Amino acid sequence: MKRKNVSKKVPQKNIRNFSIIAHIDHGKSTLADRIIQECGAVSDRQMSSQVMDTMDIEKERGITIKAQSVRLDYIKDGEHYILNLIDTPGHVDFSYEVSRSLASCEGALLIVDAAQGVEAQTIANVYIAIENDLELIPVVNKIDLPAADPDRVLSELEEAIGIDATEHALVSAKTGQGVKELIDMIVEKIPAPEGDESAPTKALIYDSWFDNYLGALALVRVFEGKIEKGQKIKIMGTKEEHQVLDMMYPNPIKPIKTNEIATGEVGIVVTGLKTVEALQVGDTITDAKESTSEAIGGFEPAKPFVFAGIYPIETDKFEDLRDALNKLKLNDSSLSFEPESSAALGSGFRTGFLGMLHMEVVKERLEREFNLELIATAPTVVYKVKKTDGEEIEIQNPSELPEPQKIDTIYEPYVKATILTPQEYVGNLIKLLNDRRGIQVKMDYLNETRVLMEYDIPMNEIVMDFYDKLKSVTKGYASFDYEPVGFRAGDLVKLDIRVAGEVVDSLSIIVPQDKARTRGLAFVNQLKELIPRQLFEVAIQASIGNNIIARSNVKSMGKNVTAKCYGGDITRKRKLLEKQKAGKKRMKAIGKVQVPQEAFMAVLKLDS
Ligand SMILES: Nc1nc2c(ncn2[C@@H]2O[C@H](COP(=O)(O)OP(=O)(O)OP(=O)(O)O)[C@@H](O)[C@H]2O)c(=O)[nH]1
Repeated sequence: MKRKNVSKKVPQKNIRNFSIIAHIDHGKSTLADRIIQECGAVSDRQMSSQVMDTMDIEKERGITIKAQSVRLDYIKDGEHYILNLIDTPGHVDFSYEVSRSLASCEGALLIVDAAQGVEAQTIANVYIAIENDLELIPVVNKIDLPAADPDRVLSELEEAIGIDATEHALVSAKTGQGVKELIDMIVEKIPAPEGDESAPTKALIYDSWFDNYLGALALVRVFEGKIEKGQKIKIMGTKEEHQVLDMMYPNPIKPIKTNEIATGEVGIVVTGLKTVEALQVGDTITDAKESTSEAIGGFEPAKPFVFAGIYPIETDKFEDLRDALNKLKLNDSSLSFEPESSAALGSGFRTGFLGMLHMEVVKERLEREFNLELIATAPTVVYKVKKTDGEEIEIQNPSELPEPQKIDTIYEPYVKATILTPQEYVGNLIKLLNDRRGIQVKMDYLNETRVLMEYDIPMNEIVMDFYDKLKSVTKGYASFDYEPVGFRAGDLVKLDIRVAGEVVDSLSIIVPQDKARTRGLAFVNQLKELIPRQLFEVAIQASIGNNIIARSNVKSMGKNVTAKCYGGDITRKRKLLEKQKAGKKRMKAIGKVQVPQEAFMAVLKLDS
């Protein structure tokens, strides 16, 4: 019944653009599904669980990587409304995309789990929503749970964030309780878009992706004027001009074609371009002839924060790796890569990522979708170096660091970390944060049992297994989020690792001067465990310049591994050889020494 209204135009005053913001697992996808269902955009049969998450990897990991949106029809008191539910990525790596999605809305549902209460990501997202002047509707979800305590959650919202939670919704996305009332509240409370319909086109690209049939697509929110089929548009950041081949409204089942996207609306623009690079998130679309005077603020081209070397295990797969990276780049303008060669690992690519999760996802896709076997070096942040001759350079690979005597100052990126924890773990957390060079900015009790901590901390300390450590010292109860806050000077040195006397360039790391010795020792001890015994003794050393600061040995194996089978059982012998072969798969020969993939990541597991 309700479906027949789909894609019908409504006046601007009947449009509502909103997002859902929540800490991970507080029920964002489940609630989105419920709202979609309540609006009748999908039948129960079509309602596969979580229609909003599309990519396989997302489903497996249960996270939303690419923002999706849906346009829904809703009738209230005989009036036809269009609700555009704008999905936001749920991970800090994608915080810029979150900010652009929120910039496309007038309001947001702030979901908090009724049993768990406010968490770190809730707070971080609310700050972005407030910066974008959004009308927030506090929504306490999972009220069906026996442990639900909505009053406590509402008072935490007022305490932690200082928002007025008097008007709020209590829902269960699982049972559907309260969802209809919530949709009515969206219509009543969230303002309609305001924008001059007769002004020149002004639209924000808040997501873009590549479709094999249609080419590059941009998901846009029109702020002024309209976009029409056939229109010649200009992308203000790149100044490129393109033609609009087609347009669609996003729909959970199948996009719906339209000839125009009007002021206040959200839609998909088809350009036929071969890559998404020209349609960067945050850029503004206007008319090629009659341009708007000012672009929508806040555009920042995607900027990688974390770099790692990615190398094929088989050296002849270098070109395959390049092709695969190029293919991923079609859909991911935040991915950057440049060829690099390492004495130890051969030819590969220095690859830039938005964060650790982005890196894992890219590596997994390269291996899974392109059948490549890869070695990745430990991730590193970007350093800025002021040299003694006054030149300033950026370092994306520790091995590029100039000699110590040529360095005036090294600057490293810091983040503001927000942590929410039950108070019994505060002691453990303070120790962990101090070990990681954190500087306390704030520590507030939200109530008798929970504490909000804010620290400035070098980003380098976070890419090193920080999240796992945080979870382990708080038995999984603390939540954590972060945002970059710029560069600060650090007392840092480059630590080199020598295997059998040779510096292995791809194992070099940058560490704080006063921790170089303990980290060096921990690193060589780890490597000693990871590098299998060879036919000869192998020395593993850590050094700063020519100064050896730690050393360990991998003892020689002396004899062939099959020798212990006493030549008796042939199948057993073969099995052992096969096992050995499989074990070798992920090895890289450094000189005469076989080094496994784990060694290149070992640095991530160093204590202190
Ligand atoms: N009991 C109960 N469980 C719920 C409710 N809403 C969601 N859940 C469950 O909570 C878990 C997390 O829900 P999701 O919708 O995946 O959470 P999310 O916030 O989208 O998570 P991410 O997409 O991973 O950020 C799932 O197991 C849901 O089934 C609810 O109202 N009641």
